[in-house]
Amino acid sequence: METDSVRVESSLWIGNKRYRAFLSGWYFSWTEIDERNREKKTISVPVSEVIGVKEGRVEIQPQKKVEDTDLDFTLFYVKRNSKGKGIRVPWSLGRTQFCCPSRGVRDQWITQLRTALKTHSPSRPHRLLVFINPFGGKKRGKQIFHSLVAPLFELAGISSHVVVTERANQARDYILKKDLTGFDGVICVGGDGMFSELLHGVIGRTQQEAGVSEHDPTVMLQPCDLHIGIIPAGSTDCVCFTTMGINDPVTSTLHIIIGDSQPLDVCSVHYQSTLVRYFVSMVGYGFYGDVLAESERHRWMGPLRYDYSGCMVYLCNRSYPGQVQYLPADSHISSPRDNTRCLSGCRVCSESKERLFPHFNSSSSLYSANVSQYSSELEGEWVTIEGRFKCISLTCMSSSCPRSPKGLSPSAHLADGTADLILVREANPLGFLTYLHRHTNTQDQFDLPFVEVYRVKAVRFSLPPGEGEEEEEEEEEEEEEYEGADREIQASTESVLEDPEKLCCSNIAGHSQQHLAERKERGNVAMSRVKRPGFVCGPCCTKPRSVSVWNCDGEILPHTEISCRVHGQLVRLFARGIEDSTKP
Ligand SMILES: CCCCCCCCCCCCC/C=C/[C@@H](O)[C@H](COP(=O)(O)O)NC(=O)CCCCC
Ligand SMILES: Nc1ncnc2c1ncn2[C@@H]1O[C@H](COP(=O)(O)OP(=O)(O)O)[C@@H](O)[C@H]1O
Ligand SMILES: [Ca+2]
Repeated sequence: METDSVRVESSLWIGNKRYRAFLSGWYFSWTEIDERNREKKTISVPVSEVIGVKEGRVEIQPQKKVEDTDLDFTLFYVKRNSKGKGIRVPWSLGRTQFCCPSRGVRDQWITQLRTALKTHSPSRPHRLLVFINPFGGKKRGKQIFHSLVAPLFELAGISSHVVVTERANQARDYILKKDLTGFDGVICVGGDGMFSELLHGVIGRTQQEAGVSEHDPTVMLQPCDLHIGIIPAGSTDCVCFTTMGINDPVTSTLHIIIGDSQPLDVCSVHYQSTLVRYFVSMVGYGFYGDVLAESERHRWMGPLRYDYSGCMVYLCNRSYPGQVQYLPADSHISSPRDNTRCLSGCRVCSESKERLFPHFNSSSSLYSANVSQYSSELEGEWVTIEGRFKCISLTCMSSSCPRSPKGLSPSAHLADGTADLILVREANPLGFLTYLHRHTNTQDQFDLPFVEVYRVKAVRFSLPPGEGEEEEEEEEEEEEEYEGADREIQASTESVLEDPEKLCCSNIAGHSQQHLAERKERGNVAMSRVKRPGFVCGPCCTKPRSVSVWNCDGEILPHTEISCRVHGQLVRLFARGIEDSTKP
């Protein structure tokens, strides 16, 4: 075996074929040598994509040694499958068993490969906190984790502390309150709702520790160091699909193991001077709000509830009046109609860092919070648009999912500090169907006369006078008036909780057991709002409605007149964006 500081080389055998193996710089390669000493095919694996090196001939599931000698070692690495459809192919675990000419050579290979792994892959996680939602999607979260994810973590030497959630918001509260010392990241096994819990936990905790107020929409939030990983086991799994290009638990696990790091824009939603929620994917009013409200009544259908509710809401053919104001982003940098796609290593996103963090001190890796407490990103002139809309959506990223592989805004960027505002004005049902259908094919959904799209940094929404939430301001005065109604609703809530079959729009429409329980927990004021005129309920209801609800990454917001602001690159995921498999 030859070794110097930059190169390790020796002959190795795979089965009965001889190979020349090299470890040089960032790559480990092996080239087949035929009987006449001619070089044949070479396989090359980046050291950063090596998952583990084990003594002997090791199988992965169950991880056991098969008959071997002390001349063998097994290399596990990321393997790109060629059978995938579309732009992204899934990753799987590659495994090659090598036989060495002597035990000494075998030990040297193992040592050199493990050292290279430490040197070239310093940001790998060692200890992870994992939250499993046992009820997400098709309720396969626990099985997915134990059969597909845990064996790979074990192989890579990652230890994990697993929490199977027993209630909504348990994961968020855990991250906000418990000691997280020693954890290199938090992982959710579930859908977009579960991801959102981790997002709120991680952002909230980071701001608490930095002493930053989350409620002030003008403040520069502290970027979060704790990485989030997503193992898809939900219904839409939009965040996973948009940041990976595929919903595949093994692919996600391998990205986590190798410590990939993808910055992500986050939008904060405020009502007056209070933070309501954060989102990364979509806040949608009108169609998307109505679909979510309707779908909550059909949770028992699993992921199919969205298809069913989508049809029902489409048939209702509603549109809503409102005023939208937005702060445009710099149109010289990018545009939602420039036909680009944000792929792994995206130039627009990487060039945005300097603009987003002008006070970032790269030598100390610190953000000087004192200097940049208020964001210069909110400078500029607001634009106002009024009208009736079928739907209004704001998305920080393309928001693609298996239902819509290009997403809500195909050219949106993951980490450029902007979001795309999509306004779909009142249209005839066929026109709106065309718009929706174009999400599922290659046609341009923005090339329709009733659709507008803007790249923005902030958005405000208000209702026409008379429909507004001025009623909400009077709420406290009216509270007494509603108390009677609240008692009535509370009684019906309790009966619904006992028997979900009773959940119908004439009771409290559009609210799952979980939402009902949460509302109950929050108190009567919020409950009374449910019965107000204008609240969206199921399509079986015949009352005309002029106010919809906001769907915020799969949660119904408790307010209508909201303002939103993009916080560029606020969190980091164990991901690398969508790999373009059409490139070699
Ligand atoms: C005629 C064909 C119509 C197809 C319409 C396709 C439009 C798809 C756009 C999808 C955007 C998805 C944005 C993400 C939303 C999720 O956060 C949210 C919650 O997901 P989960 O926690 O996994 O349940 N999902 C939705 O709100 C579903 C929207 C479905 C709209 C039809
Ligand atoms: N043990 C639990 N019981 C009830 N709800 C839960 C539990 N764990 C998480 N949740 C909540 O369930 C909601 C949906 O979960 P998610 O994993 O996104 O699945 P789906 O994609 O099917 O909606 C999330 O908003 C989350 O807060
Ligand atoms: Ca963005």
